[in-house]
Formats: sequence, structure tokens, C-alpha cells
Amino acid sequence: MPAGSCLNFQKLFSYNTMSESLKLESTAKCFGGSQNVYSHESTELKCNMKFAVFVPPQHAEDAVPVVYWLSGLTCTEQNFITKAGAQQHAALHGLLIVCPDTSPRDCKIEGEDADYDFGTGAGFYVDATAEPWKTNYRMYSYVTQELPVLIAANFNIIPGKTGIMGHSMGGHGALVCALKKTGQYQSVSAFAPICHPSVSPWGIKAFKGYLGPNEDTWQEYDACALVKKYSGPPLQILIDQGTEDNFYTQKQLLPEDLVRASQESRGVSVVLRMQQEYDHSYYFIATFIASHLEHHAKYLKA
Ligand SMILES: N[C@@H](CCC(=O)N[C@@H](CSC=O)C(=O)NCC(=O)O)C(=O)O
Repeated sequence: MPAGSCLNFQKLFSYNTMSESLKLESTAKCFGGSQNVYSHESTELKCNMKFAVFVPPQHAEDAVPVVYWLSGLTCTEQNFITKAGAQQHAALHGLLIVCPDTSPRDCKIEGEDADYDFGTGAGFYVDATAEPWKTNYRMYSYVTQELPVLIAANFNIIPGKTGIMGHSMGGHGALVCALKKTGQYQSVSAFAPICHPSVSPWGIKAFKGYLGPNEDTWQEYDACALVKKYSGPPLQILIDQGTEDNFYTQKQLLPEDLVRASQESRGVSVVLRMQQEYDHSYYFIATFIASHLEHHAKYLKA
């Protein structure tokens, strides 16, 4: 057997040995790879969490880049994997896709299930500092630290080839993770992201609740503020925005503010594509997901 095959076999063997801390909840063959869902006890969030992983066919032979997808308000790990149609494109490019849930769940915090845009399903990808949320609502650290360690321990991924993308609240999350964790993500894109949360109704409600009333602290999770002080490697952010998106017309998203702020940035450029007649739904995401994964592949396979 050639030396390379032996090495691949050893890699395969070690990476197929799933860490005992991960429980496989479901698996289905998909475009030559597999669409899996796992659960685990999260140390950051102090609750049981699920996340989905699309494992592309190339992973059976070689290490692959990883792209994180962050979903929006009310979503679980299921929305993207059942509605976006991403798997065929991820299989084509050989990208592993990781989709976490959008908040901790069942933490027994008073009011956690009261609203669709705060608490359960609405973690906003921040580390909360205000009571009673600060113990569990640590989605920023979960997505940027705990999950990457878990993924690296259980899948054959290429170090330093990581992308992040998301939708709406998850688009905000993707922008913030890429702009704060400089160098951790080599590619970033978003669908209809909440670009200026410290001045939009969804963002103000979330930041007041999770971070408290001091608006200075909100800037730590506001892409428009972060882009101006960015000092990491060059990043080209791709954003698609539908013109008939009701949340865009209600000024929840404000992508033009991010384009303006990026003009004061060193190293970040924003390509905002206004997509005529598209709304906020997963039909919009499904229409442009191929183009986003191509964008990620361009940077992650370079
Ligand atoms: N139920 C709410 C709106 C909820 C909603 O539209 N959620 C979007 C993300 S919005 C920003 O983060 C979503 O992705 N929903 C899941 C889906 O599968 O479409 C309301 O009634 O206004």
C-alpha cells in the first residue's frame, strides 16, 4: 500500500472515532456525504445542545475546510439543513458545514420563552453580562471557542481554513465573529444580516437584555462599530439583501450603514448585492446559497 494511503487510513481511523462527549442523534447519506445531527453537554451554555454537520464526501479521504452557518431568530439546527439546499454545493466544493442552534435551551430562566426575539431561539451570538442571562447565554464563546474545539477533535478539518456565514440574526453573528476574532475566519458572508444592531429594534431589545443599559458595551457586538476598528487580515464580506424583505423595509437590518462604516475600515471591504424582489425567507437563501459557498471556497481552497 502506498505511504499516502496508509497515512489517510490512519487519519480516517482517528477522525472517525467520535469523542464520547458527542452523541449522534441522526445521520442520512446526502450528495455522497452525510447530513448528521449531534448533541452534547455544552460547558459554555450549561445545557444540552444540538448542532448539525454536513460531512462532504471528500472528508473520507482528506482534511477539508469548515464553514459555520449561524441561523436567525426562532431557528434550531434544523432550518438551514432542511431548507437551504446547501449540501449539493458543499459536496461539490468539499466543505464541511456546521450549524449550531441559536440559543441555549430549557435553562429554566424566567421569561426565556416569552418572546420570539429574545431568550430561546434568540441568543444573538453575544456573551451576556446581565442577570439572569449571563450564566447560560454565551453564544459568542460557544460559536467561536467551544464548538471549533469540538469540531477539530472529531472531524478531519484543515487548520486555518475556516469560514462563517449566517442569516439575519445569524448574519449579525457571522459578521461579529469574523470582525472580533481576527484571523480565525478566512471567509465571511451573510444573507440579510442585522448590520447595525445598536440602532435597530431587534438589536436594542437584545443588547439591553443581555448586556444591560450601557450602550458603550453594545458596540462590542455591533458590526458597524467593529468594522471601523478592525485591524486583522484583509476580509471581503459578501452580503445578499432582498429588496422586498419586510425586515429590511422596517429598518431592522440596515446593510447600507455597514457599507458606509466599512469605508472607514482598514482591511474590510463589503460587497452588498441588492436582490430585486426577494424577501427574508429561506427561498431567498436557497436561491443564492451556491454563490455564497463559491465565495467561501474561493478563500478556503486558495
Ligand atoms: N416569527 C417571527 C419572525 C421569525 C423569522 O422570520 N425568523 C427568520 C429569521 S429572522 C432574523 O433573525 C427565520 O429564519 N425563520 C425560520 C424559517 O425557517 O424561516 C415573526 O412572526 O415576525
